[in-house]
Amino acid sequence: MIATRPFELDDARRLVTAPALRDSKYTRGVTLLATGSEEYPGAAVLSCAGALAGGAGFMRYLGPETPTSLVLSRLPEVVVGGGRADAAVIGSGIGSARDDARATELRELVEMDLPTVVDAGALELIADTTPKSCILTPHESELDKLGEQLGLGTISTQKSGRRRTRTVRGKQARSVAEHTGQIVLIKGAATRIVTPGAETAHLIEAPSHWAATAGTGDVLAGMIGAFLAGAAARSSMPLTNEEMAWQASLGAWVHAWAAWTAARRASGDHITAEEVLDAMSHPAMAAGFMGPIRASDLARAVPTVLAATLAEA
Ligand SMILES: NC(=O)C1=CN([C@@H]2O[C@H](COP(=O)(O)OP(=O)(O)OC[C@H]3O[C@@H](n4cnc5c(N)ncnc54)[C@H](O)[C@@H]3O)[C@@H](O)[C@H]2O)[C@@H](O)CC1
Ligand SMILES: Nc1ncnc2c1ncn2[C@@H]1O[C@H](COP(=O)(O)OP(=O)(O)O)[C@@H](O)[C@H]1O
Repeated sequence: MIATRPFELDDARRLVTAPALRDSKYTRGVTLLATGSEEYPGAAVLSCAGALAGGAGFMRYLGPETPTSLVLSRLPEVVVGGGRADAAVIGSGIGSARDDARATELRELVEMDLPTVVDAGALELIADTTPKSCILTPHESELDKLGEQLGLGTISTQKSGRRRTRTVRGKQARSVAEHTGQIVLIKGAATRIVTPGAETAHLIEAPSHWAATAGTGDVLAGMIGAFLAGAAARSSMPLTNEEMAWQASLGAWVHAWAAWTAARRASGDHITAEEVLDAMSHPAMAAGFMGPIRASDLARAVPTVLAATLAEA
């Protein structure tokens, strides 16, 4: 079993920042998103919505025609085209990055000293590039595929119990992190963030399971990108692996509570930031009527979670 440390409200309070008097859209961080495709244009909107909800100062979107016009029509705050950035998000809504028209840019981003969230179809670039400053965000099936591509083998969890499966996944994420030298965030009801060289992984146990719906991973990738861009823009030095892992963990924690908040709202209740703070302070008691959510509901609930976190920071 790999050692884990739960990520908690106090950790989030230490990391979440509000804009200050001298801030501008640029000092709050520029996030570049190369996500979505003709096949999955919706994922472009969801990843941009995640970045916006996370408080991105400035967002650039790089992609083909259909997702570009969808992003512009849904989120006019996003600026179209590449350019200077403090962090990037690549791969969400891309089937295969190798076959994508952006393949060269995507490879460059993976190998650049720029904090980059590598999701979905971009994970296949890891085995044949020299990745640098990346946070890999696979779900279980993508972690299996990545392990196989890296020659680390696959694992069969078909006959394993839940706890055993978690242990095996943790070990598998650890071996990918050590092999690649990159941070691995393995998604699920329990999300773990494994940093190469660090003994302890961060653990986020979701307070509800309503996030298990299509597109929520795209929202997560965009939000972590915005958090990374903010942290990088605030720092005079390149972010360390440890600092990047904290931002990834913050993203997973905010995401899990945003799903909870959105599911509570689905009951018809108006949930205030104060009530969200109450639930986050006593997670074991977080209950109430809940109902199904869409990924975009989750993104819309993110600012409330951030406001609740900032309340007593
Ligand atoms: N609205 C959109 O445009 C959406 C686009 N999406 C994009 O669709 C592409 C394909 O995503 P998939 O994740 O379905 O593709 P995969 O090709 O990774 O999934 C293939 C198989 O993996 C297994 N699997 C999928 N999710 C899993 C999970 N969370 N845990 C364990 N096993 C799992 C299932 O058996 C599935 O049939 C990605 O680029 C993704 O970003 C999805 O995010 C859904 C929403
Ligand atoms: N049972 C669950 N309970 C809580 N959260 C879950 C559960 N299943 C999935 N999630 C979360 O939902 C998101 C799903 O992401 P992903 O699998 O990439 O889906 P998609 O590709 O459709 O966006 C992740 O953040 C994951 O942690």
